[in-house]
Amino acid sequence: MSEQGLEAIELAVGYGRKQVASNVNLRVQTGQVVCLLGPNGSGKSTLLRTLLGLQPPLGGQVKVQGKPLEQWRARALARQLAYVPQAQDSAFAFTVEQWVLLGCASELAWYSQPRAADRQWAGVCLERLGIGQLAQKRIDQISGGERQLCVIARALAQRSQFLIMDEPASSLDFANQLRVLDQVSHLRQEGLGVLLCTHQPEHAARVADWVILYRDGGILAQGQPCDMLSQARLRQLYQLPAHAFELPDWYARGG
Ligand SMILES: Nc1ncnc2c1ncn2[C@@H]1O[C@H](COP(=O)(O)OP(=O)(O)OP(=O)(O)O)[C@@H](O)[C@H]1O
Repeated sequence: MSEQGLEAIELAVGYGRKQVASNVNLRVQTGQVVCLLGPNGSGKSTLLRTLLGLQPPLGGQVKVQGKPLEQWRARALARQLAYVPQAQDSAFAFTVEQWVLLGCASELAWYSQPRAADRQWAGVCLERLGIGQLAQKRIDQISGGERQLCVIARALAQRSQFLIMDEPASSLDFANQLRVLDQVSHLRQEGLGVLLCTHQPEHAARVADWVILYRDGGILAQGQPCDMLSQARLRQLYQLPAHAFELPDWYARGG
Protein backbone atom coordinates (compact mmCIF):
# COMPACT_ATOMS: atom_id res chain seq x y z
CA MET A 1 0.00 0.00 0.00
CA SER A 2 1.16 3.56 -0.76
CA GLU A 3 2.86 5.52 2.02
CA GLN A 4 0.97 8.63 0.96
CA GLY A 5 -1.97 9.98 2.92
CA LEU A 6 -2.85 10.72 6.49
CA GLU A 7 -2.11 7.71 8.63
CA ALA A 8 -2.50 6.58 12.23
CA ILE A 9 -0.27 3.68 13.27
CA GLU A 10 -1.02 1.89 16.55
CA LEU A 11 -2.14 5.27 17.84
CA ALA A 12 -3.22 5.75 21.46
CA VAL A 13 -5.07 8.96 22.33
CA GLY A 14 -6.25 10.61 25.52
CA TYR A 15 -5.48 13.15 28.19
CA GLY A 16 -2.50 12.68 30.51
CA ARG A 17 -3.06 9.36 32.24
CA LYS A 18 -6.56 9.00 30.85
CA GLN A 19 -6.39 6.84 27.72
CA VAL A 20 -9.47 7.25 25.54
CA ALA A 21 -8.55 4.88 22.68
CA SER A 22 -5.67 2.68 21.60
CA ASN A 23 -4.50 0.44 18.73
CA VAL A 24 -5.98 2.88 16.21
CA ASN A 25 -4.82 2.12 12.67
CA LEU A 26 -6.33 4.10 9.84
CA ARG A 27 -5.44 5.77 6.59
CA VAL A 28 -7.05 8.55 4.59
CA GLN A 29 -5.81 8.81 1.01
CA THR A 30 -6.11 11.77 -1.32
CA GLY A 31 -9.32 11.62 -3.37
CA GLN A 32 -11.03 9.59 -0.65
CA VAL A 33 -13.74 10.33 1.93
CA VAL A 34 -13.45 8.37 5.16
CA CYS A 35 -16.32 8.65 7.64
CA LEU A 36 -15.91 8.07 11.36
CA LEU A 37 -19.00 7.05 13.36
CA GLY A 38 -19.32 6.36 17.06
CA PRO A 39 -21.38 7.08 20.15
CA ASN A 40 -21.09 10.30 22.15
CA GLY A 41 -17.96 10.35 24.27
CA SER A 42 -16.28 7.48 22.39
CA GLY A 43 -13.30 9.71 21.60
CA LYS A 44 -13.81 10.81 18.00
CA SER A 45 -12.86 14.45 18.59
CA THR A 46 -9.88 13.36 20.68
CA LEU A 47 -8.70 11.19 17.78
CA LEU A 48 -9.17 13.99 15.22
CA ARG A 49 -7.30 16.49 17.38
CA THR A 50 -4.44 14.02 17.80
CA LEU A 51 -4.27 13.42 14.04
CA LEU A 52 -4.01 17.19 13.59
CA GLY A 53 -1.21 17.50 16.14
CA LEU A 54 -3.33 19.65 18.45
CA GLN A 55 -2.73 17.22 21.29
CA PRO A 56 0.10 14.70 21.74
CA PRO A 57 -0.49 10.99 21.15
CA LEU A 58 -0.20 8.74 24.20
CA GLY A 59 1.42 6.13 21.96
CA GLY A 60 1.95 5.16 18.35
CA GLN A 61 2.41 7.57 15.50
CA VAL A 62 0.69 9.87 13.02
CA LYS A 63 2.21 10.23 9.54
CA VAL A 64 1.32 12.74 6.87
CA GLN A 65 2.42 11.81 3.34
CA GLY A 66 4.78 9.26 4.89
CA LYS A 67 6.52 11.75 7.21
CA PRO A 68 5.95 11.73 11.00
CA LEU A 69 3.63 14.56 12.04
CA GLU A 70 6.12 16.05 14.51
CA GLN A 71 8.67 16.53 11.72
CA TRP A 72 6.43 18.88 9.76
CA ARG A 73 6.89 22.65 10.05
CA ALA A 74 3.66 24.43 10.98
CA ARG A 75 3.33 26.34 7.72
CA ALA A 76 3.93 23.27 5.55
CA LEU A 77 1.55 21.22 7.71
CA ALA A 78 -1.16 23.85 7.19
CA ARG A 79 -0.96 23.08 3.47
CA GLN A 80 -1.61 19.44 4.27
CA LEU A 81 -4.22 19.48 7.04
CA ALA A 82 -7.20 21.77 7.57
CA TYR A 83 -9.64 21.40 10.44
CA VAL A 84 -13.35 22.02 10.76
CA PRO A 85 -13.97 21.87 14.53
CA GLN A 86 -17.38 21.16 16.05
CA ALA A 87 -18.05 24.76 17.01
CA GLN A 88 -15.99 27.88 17.07
CA ASP A 89 -16.49 31.42 18.31
CA SER A 90 -14.29 34.37 17.46
CA ALA A 91 -12.88 36.62 20.18
CA PHE A 92 -12.60 39.45 17.63
CA ALA A 93 -15.22 41.34 15.65
CA PHE A 94 -13.94 40.18 12.27
CA THR A 95 -16.13 40.37 9.22
CA VAL A 96 -16.95 36.98 7.74
CA GLU A 97 -14.60 37.74 4.82
CA GLN A 98 -11.70 38.66 7.14
CA TRP A 99 -12.31 35.52 9.18
CA VAL A 100 -12.33 33.26 6.12
CA LEU A 101 -9.14 34.99 4.92
CA LEU A 102 -7.43 33.66 8.06
CA GLY A 103 -7.55 30.33 6.23
CA CYS A 104 -5.07 31.80 3.70
CA ALA A 105 -2.58 32.81 6.42
CA SER A 106 -0.16 29.95 5.70
CA GLU A 107 0.22 31.27 2.13
CA LEU A 108 1.18 34.79 3.25
CA ALA A 109 4.50 36.26 4.37
CA TRP A 110 4.68 37.46 8.00
CA TYR A 111 2.78 40.76 8.57
CA SER A 112 1.64 40.95 4.95
CA GLN A 113 -1.90 41.85 3.92
CA PRO A 114 -4.10 39.42 1.99
CA ARG A 115 -3.76 39.92 -1.77
CA ALA A 116 -6.61 40.56 -4.19
CA ALA A 117 -6.34 36.91 -5.28
CA ASP A 118 -6.78 35.80 -1.65
CA ARG A 119 -9.93 37.97 -1.34
CA GLN A 120 -11.26 36.49 -4.53
CA TRP A 121 -10.56 32.97 -3.30
CA ALA A 122 -12.25 33.69 0.05
CA GLY A 123 -15.28 34.87 -1.93
CA VAL A 124 -15.28 31.64 -3.96
CA CYS A 125 -15.16 29.58 -0.74
CA LEU A 126 -18.10 31.53 0.73
CA GLU A 127 -20.10 31.09 -2.49
CA ARG A 128 -19.41 27.37 -2.46
CA LEU A 129 -21.14 27.19 0.90
CA GLY A 130 -23.96 29.44 -0.31
CA ILE A 131 -23.10 32.30 2.08
CA GLY A 132 -21.49 34.89 -0.21
CA GLN A 133 -24.05 37.43 1.01
CA LEU A 134 -22.61 37.24 4.55
CA ALA A 135 -19.11 38.44 3.53
CA GLN A 136 -19.33 41.88 5.16
CA LYS A 137 -21.35 40.81 8.24
CA ARG A 138 -19.65 40.49 11.60
CA ILE A 139 -18.79 36.92 12.52
CA ASP A 140 -20.22 37.44 16.03
CA GLN A 141 -23.53 38.68 14.63
CA ILE A 142 -24.58 35.71 12.50
CA SER A 143 -26.42 32.52 13.50
CA GLY A 144 -24.72 29.38 14.81
CA GLY A 145 -25.47 27.48 11.59
CA GLU A 146 -24.15 30.35 9.46
CA ARG A 147 -20.99 30.42 11.57
CA GLN A 148 -20.57 26.68 11.04
CA LEU A 149 -20.68 27.25 7.27
CA CYS A 150 -18.03 29.98 7.73
CA VAL A 151 -15.79 27.51 9.59
CA ILE A 152 -16.02 25.18 6.59
CA ALA A 153 -15.37 28.06 4.15
CA ARG A 154 -12.27 29.04 6.14
CA ALA A 155 -10.97 25.46 6.01
CA LEU A 156 -11.55 25.40 2.23
CA ALA A 157 -9.66 28.70 1.94
CA GLN A 158 -6.61 26.96 3.39
CA ARG A 159 -6.26 24.87 0.17
CA SER A 160 -4.92 21.91 2.13
CA GLN A 161 -4.54 18.36 0.88
CA PHE A 162 -6.65 16.86 3.68
CA LEU A 163 -9.73 18.16 5.47
CA ILE A 164 -10.59 16.86 8.92
CA MET A 165 -14.21 17.64 9.72
CA ASP A 166 -15.76 17.14 13.17
CA GLU A 167 -19.55 16.91 12.76
CA PRO A 168 -19.60 19.73 10.20
CA ALA A 169 -23.36 19.46 9.59
CA SER A 170 -24.51 19.15 13.20
CA SER A 171 -26.09 22.60 13.52
CA LEU A 172 -27.26 22.97 9.92
CA ASP A 173 -30.73 22.84 8.42
CA PHE A 174 -31.61 20.07 5.98
CA ALA A 175 -30.67 22.05 2.83
CA ASN A 176 -27.34 23.17 4.26
CA GLN A 177 -26.53 19.63 5.39
CA LEU A 178 -26.96 18.52 1.78
CA ARG A 179 -24.91 21.48 0.56
CA VAL A 180 -22.02 20.54 2.85
CA LEU A 181 -22.18 16.90 1.75
CA ASP A 182 -22.14 18.03 -1.89
CA GLN A 183 -19.02 20.07 -1.13
CA VAL A 184 -17.40 17.01 0.45
CA SER A 185 -18.07 15.07 -2.78
CA HIS A 186 -16.62 17.95 -4.83
CA LEU A 187 -13.50 18.03 -2.68
CA ARG A 188 -12.97 14.34 -3.32
CA GLN A 189 -13.30 14.97 -7.08
CA GLU A 190 -10.71 17.72 -6.72
CA GLY A 191 -8.35 15.16 -5.17
CA LEU A 192 -8.56 16.08 -1.48
CA GLY A 193 -8.74 13.49 1.26
CA VAL A 194 -11.54 14.04 3.78
CA LEU A 195 -11.92 12.52 7.24
CA LEU A 196 -15.48 13.26 8.32
CA CYS A 197 -16.83 12.54 11.77
CA THR A 198 -20.62 12.31 11.79
CA HIS A 199 -23.49 11.11 13.96
CA GLN A 200 -25.63 10.47 10.92
CA PRO A 201 -25.12 7.15 9.11
CA GLU A 202 -27.14 8.48 6.15
CA HIS A 203 -24.52 11.20 5.68
CA ALA A 204 -21.82 8.55 5.59
CA ALA A 205 -23.92 6.52 3.13
CA ARG A 206 -24.06 9.56 0.85
CA VAL A 207 -20.36 10.42 0.72
CA ALA A 208 -18.12 7.76 2.26
CA ASP A 209 -15.65 5.59 0.36
CA TRP A 210 -14.61 3.96 3.63
CA VAL A 211 -16.27 3.82 7.05
CA ILE A 212 -14.69 3.46 10.48
CA LEU A 213 -16.85 2.41 13.45
CA TYR A 214 -15.39 3.62 16.72
CA ARG A 215 -16.33 2.64 20.29
CA ASP A 216 -15.07 1.10 23.53
CA GLY A 217 -11.60 2.52 23.33
CA GLY A 218 -10.78 1.93 19.70
CA ILE A 219 -11.87 0.84 16.26
CA LEU A 220 -14.69 -1.69 16.33
CA ALA A 221 -14.56 -2.31 12.57
CA GLN A 222 -13.73 -0.55 9.31
CA GLY A 223 -14.59 -1.30 5.71
CA GLN A 224 -16.79 -0.53 2.74
CA PRO A 225 -19.90 1.57 3.47
CA CYS A 226 -22.20 -1.27 2.35
CA ASP A 227 -20.72 -3.54 5.02
CA MET A 228 -20.27 -0.99 7.82
CA LEU A 229 -23.62 0.80 7.52
CA SER A 230 -25.79 -2.32 7.74
CA GLN A 231 -28.48 -2.37 10.43
CA ALA A 232 -26.63 -5.15 12.24
CA ARG A 233 -23.41 -3.13 12.40
CA LEU A 234 -25.16 0.07 13.49
CA ARG A 235 -27.06 -1.83 16.20
CA GLN A 236 -23.73 -3.17 17.43
CA LEU A 237 -22.06 0.26 17.28
CA TYR A 238 -24.79 2.13 19.13
CA GLN A 239 -26.05 -0.89 21.15
CA LEU A 240 -29.57 -0.47 19.84
CA PRO A 241 -32.51 -2.86 20.22
CA ALA A 242 -33.74 -4.75 17.13
CA HIS A 243 -36.80 -2.49 16.61
CA ALA A 244 -34.68 0.70 16.50
CA PHE A 245 -34.85 1.01 12.72
CA GLU A 246 -38.62 0.60 12.41
CA LEU A 247 -40.35 3.57 10.77
CA PRO A 248 -44.07 4.33 10.32
CA ASP A 249 -45.48 2.64 7.20
CA TRP A 250 -46.29 5.96 5.51
CA TYR A 251 -42.66 7.08 5.88
CA ALA A 252 -41.22 3.81 4.64
CA ARG A 253 -43.51 4.08 1.55
CA GLY A 254 -41.99 7.49 0.77
CA GLY A 255 -44.69 9.75 2.27
N1 LIG B 1 -9.91 18.15 27.83
C1 LIG B 1 -10.27 16.94 28.29
N2 LIG B 1 -9.68 16.42 29.39
C2 LIG B 1 -10.01 15.20 29.86
N3 LIG B 1 -10.94 14.39 29.29
C3 LIG B 1 -11.56 14.86 28.19
C4 LIG B 1 -11.27 16.15 27.63
N4 LIG B 1 -12.04 16.32 26.53
C5 LIG B 1 -12.78 15.20 26.42
N5 LIG B 1 -12.50 14.33 27.40
C6 LIG B 1 -13.08 12.98 27.60
O1 LIG B 1 -12.59 12.14 26.57
C7 LIG B 1 -13.63 11.24 26.15
C8 LIG B 1 -13.82 11.37 24.66
O2 LIG B 1 -14.30 12.69 24.37
P1 LIG B 1 -14.48 13.18 22.87
O3 LIG B 1 -14.92 14.59 22.92
O4 LIG B 1 -13.27 12.85 22.10
O5 LIG B 1 -15.68 12.22 22.39
P2 LIG B 1 -16.56 12.29 21.08
O6 LIG B 1 -16.68 10.88 20.58
O7 LIG B 1 -16.01 13.29 20.12
O8 LIG B 1 -17.95 12.78 21.66
P3 LIG B 1 -19.21 13.52 20.96
O9 LIG B 1 -19.74 12.58 19.92
O10 LIG B 1 -20.15 13.68 22.12
O11 LIG B 1 -18.73 14.82 20.41
C9 LIG B 1 -14.86 11.57 26.99
O12 LIG B 1 -14.89 10.67 28.07
C10 LIG B 1 -14.59 12.98 27.47
O13 LIG B 1 -15.21 13.20 28.71
